[in-house]
Amino acid sequence: MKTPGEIQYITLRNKQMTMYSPEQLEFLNLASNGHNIILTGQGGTGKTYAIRAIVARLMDIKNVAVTATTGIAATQYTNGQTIHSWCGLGDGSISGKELSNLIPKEEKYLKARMRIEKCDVLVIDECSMLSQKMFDTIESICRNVKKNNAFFGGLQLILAGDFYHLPPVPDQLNGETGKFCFQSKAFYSSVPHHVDLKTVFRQEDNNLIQSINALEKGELSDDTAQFINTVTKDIDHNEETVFLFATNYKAKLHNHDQVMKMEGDLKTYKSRNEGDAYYLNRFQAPPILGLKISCKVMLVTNLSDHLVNGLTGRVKELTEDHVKVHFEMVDQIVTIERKLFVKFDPVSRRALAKRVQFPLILAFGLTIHKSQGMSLKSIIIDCEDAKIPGQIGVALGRATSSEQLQVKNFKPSLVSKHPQAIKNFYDCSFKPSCDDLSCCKAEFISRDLEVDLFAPFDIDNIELTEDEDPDDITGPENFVNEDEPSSEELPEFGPSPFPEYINMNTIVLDVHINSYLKTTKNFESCKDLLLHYNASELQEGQFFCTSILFKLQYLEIEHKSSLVKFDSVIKERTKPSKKSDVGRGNIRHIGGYCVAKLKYKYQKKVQSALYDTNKVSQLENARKKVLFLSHVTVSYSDLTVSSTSTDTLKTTHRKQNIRQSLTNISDVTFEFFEKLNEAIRNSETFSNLHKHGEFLIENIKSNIANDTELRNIWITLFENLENDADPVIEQAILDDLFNEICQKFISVSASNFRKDFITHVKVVKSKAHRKKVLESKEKKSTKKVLMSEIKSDKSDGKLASHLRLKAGVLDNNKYFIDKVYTKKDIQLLRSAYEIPTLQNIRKIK
Ligand SMILES: Nc1ncnc2c1ncn2[C@@H]1O[C@H](COP(=O)(O)OP(=O)(O)OP(=O)(O)O)[C@@H](O)[C@H]1O
Repeated sequence: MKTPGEIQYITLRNKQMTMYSPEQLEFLNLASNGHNIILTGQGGTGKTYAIRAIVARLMDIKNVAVTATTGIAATQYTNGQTIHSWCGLGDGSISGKELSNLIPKEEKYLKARMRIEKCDVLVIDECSMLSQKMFDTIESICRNVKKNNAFFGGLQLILAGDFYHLPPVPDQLNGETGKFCFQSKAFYSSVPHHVDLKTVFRQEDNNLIQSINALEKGELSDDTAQFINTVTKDIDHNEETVFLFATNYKAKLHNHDQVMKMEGDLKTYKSRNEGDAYYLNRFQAPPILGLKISCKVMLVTNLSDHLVNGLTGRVKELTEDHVKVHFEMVDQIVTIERKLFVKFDPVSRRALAKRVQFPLILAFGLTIHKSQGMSLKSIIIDCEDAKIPGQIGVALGRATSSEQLQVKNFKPSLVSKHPQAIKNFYDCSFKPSCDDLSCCKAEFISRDLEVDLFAPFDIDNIELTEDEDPDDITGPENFVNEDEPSSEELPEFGPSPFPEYINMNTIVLDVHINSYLKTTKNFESCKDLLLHYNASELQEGQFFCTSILFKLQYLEIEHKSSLVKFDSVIKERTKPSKKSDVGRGNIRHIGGYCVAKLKYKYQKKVQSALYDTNKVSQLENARKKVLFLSHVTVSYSDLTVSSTSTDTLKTTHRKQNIRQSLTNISDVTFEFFEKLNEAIRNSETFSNLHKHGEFLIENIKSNIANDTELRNIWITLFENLENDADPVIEQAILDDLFNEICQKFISVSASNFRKDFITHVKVVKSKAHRKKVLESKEKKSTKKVLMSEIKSDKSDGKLASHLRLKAGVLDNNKYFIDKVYTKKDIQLLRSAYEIPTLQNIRKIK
């Protein structure tokens, strides 16, 4: 196996060489001379080791704060804490911009203020997860507290991490775009020096080291693929073995199965919840926690500087009010009580969701995100769904040797490249160091740098974004009708089902959604809508939830469209004669969207049924459905190689976010959706609408449900799926999924059909109206001037005022056709306006 040129793989421990690698020494020299510096290097190159060394060296002469972006990374240092708590960033209820003004002044931030004031050196480890916004926030807080106009208020900044590791998490609510810290305008002025460590210490096996390096960078050589092959066989797992997964969903399932297998009584703890389900789903603390004595658990919040998020331990005692856990790393038995978790909206400063639960999760299996920074003696890595660039490399980098390492479900297509920005960072030339430290003392000048500082997100919530709701990504647009883009999925066509099943009084919520909802205009329109549905009056100060408001508005549109009578003038909906790639791409995208949406729904069902003894069969059923739906999805990179209609992938690719393949389906599944679309399209006609009226969509749904040919095509998609389901149960599951997927697809299609129809009706109506207006205008203009009036008009300006009439007379025919003037009248007018007759013209010629 070749060794890449830029890395010197020296196994120092074996050869008993010097204590530090040359790059570690370079770093130590620069840092001890007071320079601001960023230390990078692949996992195991000794970044943490070097940081510990510099902290030990500087501590006697300076005040050093050691922080990290995650709790578990912070535990690697004596007195380490998260950067989040070090600078008082709190619970996210206040935006970063405000905090940078509040922390220097307000009493409640006294501790954070004192920490910053006395700090000379700030160390931030795992800086790949430090976002640009977070970096700017901390910079401005330090500058404001220290009342020093140098970047970071003049303190020495030491960053450590590897940008080929996991990136910052985007968080829409906090305006967090997920950009890296080096993308901040203040970065290169604040951190002018860079040292990249090349010597790997954690592992001694060169093949493993090279594979980690390549996979972290998103590269896959033959050697790496060969190495992965050698670690696919089963290892003997023991108590120490940790299972790593790419998604929360898989980690949770594994943990559930493991604890259920353990001996002893299961104790379940239900959480108390309040607020928006979307945010409740995003809490780390689970809705139901199932524990047994001796099971492995992990803390999901910081309880103190030592008891931090990510710390693992074993359960020692379970009572109604507390759980006792032995945390091996700090060798402490801790009594843990329930804790309140809150998700704030930093703009309105209101709590969006609250959960009371023990701050623990099971830890037989972890997500790769949670494992970042760990050294593990025995690991089994499940690569399924590991689509984030570098993710498999990070997982592999946890292994200390290849003996106790097993890699499952690895596919070359999972190895993907990092964004170009990272390469640019590593290619960038940093400043040379100056003895007088002038290189590190840049002054903060431009106010432009202080852009939009939002509240930071809790980086320990990082995994949440992996199990995304397909609605978080771009939803279905421009479906079926290739000419008319549409953006929203409307409720089912037909009469409003709304008043029957929802008590209107319950939907008038005292919720601030956005400022528009508070306007008088909106208030009045809501009132009208309520009156339309005979619901109670809206009280002053109450506001509609956006979704309800929009639903009512859609229903209103439907109501209006249902009043439009079908008319022979309305032509049939146009059908594209030959399907374009864009049109087919749309069908593929919507098909994939429906699959992803359903998969997400059942993943949530699985998670809510875990540890609930009353929901055992529901859990099994939902698990199977997720498995079946996963079978028809394929990653984008796989499809680009294997698909026979690659042009149809473009639409999905364009509409997805960076986490590709969430909504990509196999070619055979796409064929099924094309057939389904064809069947729907044949029935979704304006004449059928005339025939079935509001029951059209219901009619289509029942026709499709009875379409055995289509159902059989769906079932054949799963022929080669290995699963342990009983054939009868399997048939029932596939039937259920067929019905649900078709219903979803029809709903999306119907919304476009409705829009087509409404647009068409509008066009027809406006054309008819326009015609009428034109006709009446013409009649008015021609009949306005009577012959008798012209004759009696003796004024001088007669010709000027009759210009239009003169023009009309010149265009002779029109006046005969409309019979406004007789032949005699025209002759008279011609002579009055001195227009020669045709005969005269010929004579003159
Ligand atoms: N100069 C050194 N001499 C001996 N051992 C070292 C040296 N540097 C690092 N190590 C050892 O190598 C292992 C990995 O080091 P460390 O955890 O600091 O790497 P890292 O770059 O921080 O890894 P990660 O990115 O995965 O967090 C540790 O066991 C550490 O003690």
